[in-house]
Amino acid sequence: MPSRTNAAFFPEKIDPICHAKIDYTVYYGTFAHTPILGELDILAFTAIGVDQDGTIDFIVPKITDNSISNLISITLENSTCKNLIKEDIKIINISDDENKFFFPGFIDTHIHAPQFPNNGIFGNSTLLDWLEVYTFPLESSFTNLDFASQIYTKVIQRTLGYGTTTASYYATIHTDASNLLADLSLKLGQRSFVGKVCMNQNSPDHYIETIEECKNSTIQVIDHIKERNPSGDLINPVLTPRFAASCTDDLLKWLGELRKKGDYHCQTHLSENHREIEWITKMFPQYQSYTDIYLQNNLLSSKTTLAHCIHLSDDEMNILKYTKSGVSHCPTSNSSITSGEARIRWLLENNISVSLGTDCSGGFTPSILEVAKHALLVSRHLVMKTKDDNEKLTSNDVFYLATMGGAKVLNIEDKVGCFKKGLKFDAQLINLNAKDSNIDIFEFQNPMWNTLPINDSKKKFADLLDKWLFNGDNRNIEKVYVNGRNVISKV
Ligand SMILES: O=c1[nH]c(=O)c2nc[nH]c2[nH]1
Ligand SMILES: [Zn+2]
Repeated sequence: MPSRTNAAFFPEKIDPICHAKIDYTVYYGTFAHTPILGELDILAFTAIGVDQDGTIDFIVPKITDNSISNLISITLENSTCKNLIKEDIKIINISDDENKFFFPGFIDTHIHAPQFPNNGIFGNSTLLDWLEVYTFPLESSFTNLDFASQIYTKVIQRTLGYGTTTASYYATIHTDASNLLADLSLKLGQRSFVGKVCMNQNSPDHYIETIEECKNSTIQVIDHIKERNPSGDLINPVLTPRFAASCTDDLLKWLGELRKKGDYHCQTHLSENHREIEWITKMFPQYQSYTDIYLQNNLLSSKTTLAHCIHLSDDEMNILKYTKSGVSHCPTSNSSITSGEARIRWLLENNISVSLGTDCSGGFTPSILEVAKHALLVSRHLVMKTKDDNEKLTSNDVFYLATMGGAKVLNIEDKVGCFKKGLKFDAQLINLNAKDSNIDIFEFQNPMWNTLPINDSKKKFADLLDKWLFNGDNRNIEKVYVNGRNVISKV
């Protein structure tokens, strides 16, 4: 198949869904979110006003009169939009169905977009042979933009369909395909960080770049993303040294200087597999530890995401703590390619921000809901080894990691992660009783909002959220919103 030229893929004018004009919209019904680790907050009988920029303008709970006229009066009383008139207000009322609720969009802080076709294909491999056998051959084919377009479109549509409103993507070493991933994300309306991968050593001949090529291509992708979305309200660049082993010391140093100069986001892998750690520490003997390589090269900051962090020493954990670097926990991947169990409670108790990553295709699922379930299960495997019950993650812990934790790790908690005035409305409308849903809810399990005391209803609803975590999937997602725009609609 001939490879298309850039021009065919990068039309001058992209018309992103997320910049489309929207009405001032009031959503009324039940909202659930976890603004604080381990704490589920249920907002029942609540109206959330979202302005024409997609920003949450007000939140008013406990409204029992849900007539349109009352919701409009409440909106006019509470809105901060000066010239709002009742004719401009759109109401979306989901309260007639007690199995429907809004939840913040999921945040996937670590996903390799080009590896998507390999989801589920990993055999018995572990990290280093997995890279050679499965990963590098596939990633190297992203010189072909038709191929890239097909796969990247699918990745974005699929992850949005699973409720991922923000994704931090690894692309490949290729400039054009990385630019294309950013363009498609903008076009299809997913908030994203797009990283052109840097690798100038320990890589196969067919998939390696020189330091000069890497520098040029890194700058070109950053410039492209900034040009496409100057405000950064949807897509942003992220510096992406693949992992220490794939970058020479001088490349790491250059990337660190660039990061400091431009205050850029950065993402890489850290401490995933014992053989990897041994190899890398031997390769870089001048550093104290694997983590120290990134520290000394200025790659760590509150805008850095480190995937895995499974086998860290206390000293390495302290480096993350003091640099405020965040962790992307990838339990599905860590189980699949047998990397180990990350000590998430230990990281959290040391005030390190932790989030979730699908790490496709080390991980096989594009669903953060499924990864959240795996995070909970892996924490129990850890308990079986350590006998320390404190390591257990609860469902409310993993809901937090899937949303607010992701926002903190990506340093966008002033934009998304929960429902709060001033944040963007990035949300999923969940229907536990959707057609073909895998969740069975019996009559006695309904929250009965209109008949039971509110706290009893909330308890029942919290149980339903657990059922959603363990038995739900994309069939339960009716709509997905990013920046207040409806980007996925299944009904
Ligand atoms: O999970 C991982 N996926 C990768 O693609 C990779 N490359 C280096 N280290 C890695 N770990
Ligand atoms: Zn990874």
